[in-house]
Amino acid sequence: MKQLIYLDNAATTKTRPEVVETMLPYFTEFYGNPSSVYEFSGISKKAITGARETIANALGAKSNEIYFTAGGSEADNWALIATAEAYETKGKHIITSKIEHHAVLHTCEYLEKRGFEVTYLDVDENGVIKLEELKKAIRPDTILITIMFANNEIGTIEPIKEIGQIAKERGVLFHTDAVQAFGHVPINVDEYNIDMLSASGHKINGPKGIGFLYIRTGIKSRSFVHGGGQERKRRAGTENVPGIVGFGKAVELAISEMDERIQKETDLREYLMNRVMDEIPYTRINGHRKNRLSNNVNFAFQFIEGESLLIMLDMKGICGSSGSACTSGSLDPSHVLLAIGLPHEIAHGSLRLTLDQVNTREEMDYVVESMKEIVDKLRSMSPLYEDYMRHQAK
Ligand SMILES: Cc1ncc(COP(=O)(O)O)c(C=O)c1O
Ligand code: FES
Repeated sequence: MKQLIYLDNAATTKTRPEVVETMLPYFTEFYGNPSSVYEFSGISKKAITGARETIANALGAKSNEIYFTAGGSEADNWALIATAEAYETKGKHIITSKIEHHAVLHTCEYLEKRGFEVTYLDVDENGVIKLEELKKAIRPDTILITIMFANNEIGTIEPIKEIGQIAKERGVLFHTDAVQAFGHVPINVDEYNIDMLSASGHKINGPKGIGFLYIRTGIKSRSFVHGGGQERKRRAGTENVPGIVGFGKAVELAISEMDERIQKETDLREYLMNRVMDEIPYTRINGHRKNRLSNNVNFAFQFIEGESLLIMLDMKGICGSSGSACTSGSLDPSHVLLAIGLPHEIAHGSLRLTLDQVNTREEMDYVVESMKEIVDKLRSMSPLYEDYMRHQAK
């Protein structure tokens, strides 16, 4: 295969060899069903307990507050639907933001069809929700605030501590989709007053198809997947033992390396951003300039199409994204970029590059040189650019 510079770590990450190694015996040797009674299956059960503890510790939570799911989407669906059902006698109003992942937005739409009312908060030009608007939106029948920890497209980190404080003062439950943030930034559920939190293994160099929902003790929730008594009767289904073990290992690594990784990624990110902003004209940065995930870069190049840019980058072995994984391939501009106020044509010219600590400066240099060449080429073919230049020359 040609060279590969993988800069789409918000879509998914490489499973680390240490993680795979930890998982392997749970396929080949210790394959017992954790619910069985014999000693052999106890090995699987013990492995799950260990991973649960590692994850709980990473959040400052208790082990019995972590419920494994088949990923971030399931955790989001569960948090919203089960809370809505469990608290509908109190009220039928939910607050979220316009820039959530579709796992939250589409679940909100589903609940609207079932008689719930949802307020979608605006964000500012950096993608940050406005706390005053949040306060105004809370009503006596509001049962849940669900705001993502960090945005998957533009990397902006939301004021989670403040949101948690507001939710607590007003007696409303607070769920956060931390799929992009967990393992990347420090999170403590008590300090931030988080009642429920979703996370996913494959965004932190763990396996795909495994995630969890944290549910604070005392919160009413319903079983989301009905069947056997796994996950303390709240989520039926034989546990994905290798996945859980791998997730636990990925969390252990992410937590122990967090400071170092944030530093490495931030250095690379700033280097890449600065070079691009200095060397490619008519470009802007989407998302908060500083208060963003250490590995997220999102550019808008005027006069060009993000999709064409992606295809040409791919020909040079560079993997990026023009929105979130599932919307690229669609012609609609991203709802996140529209929500931060970008006009359609500029939203279409956006490119997301999400790094990993293993990337290097040399790779960033290659990416910048490739981007310069491609953006030049695409602009030279763009009627919009031609028009603009003609006007400038007048
Ligand atoms: C913010 C956010 N929420 C939820 C998800 C869904 O997670 P999963 O792919 O594990 O279902 C993603 C992944 O794209 C995400 O970025
Ligand atoms: S589900 Fe990911 S963008 Fe639609």
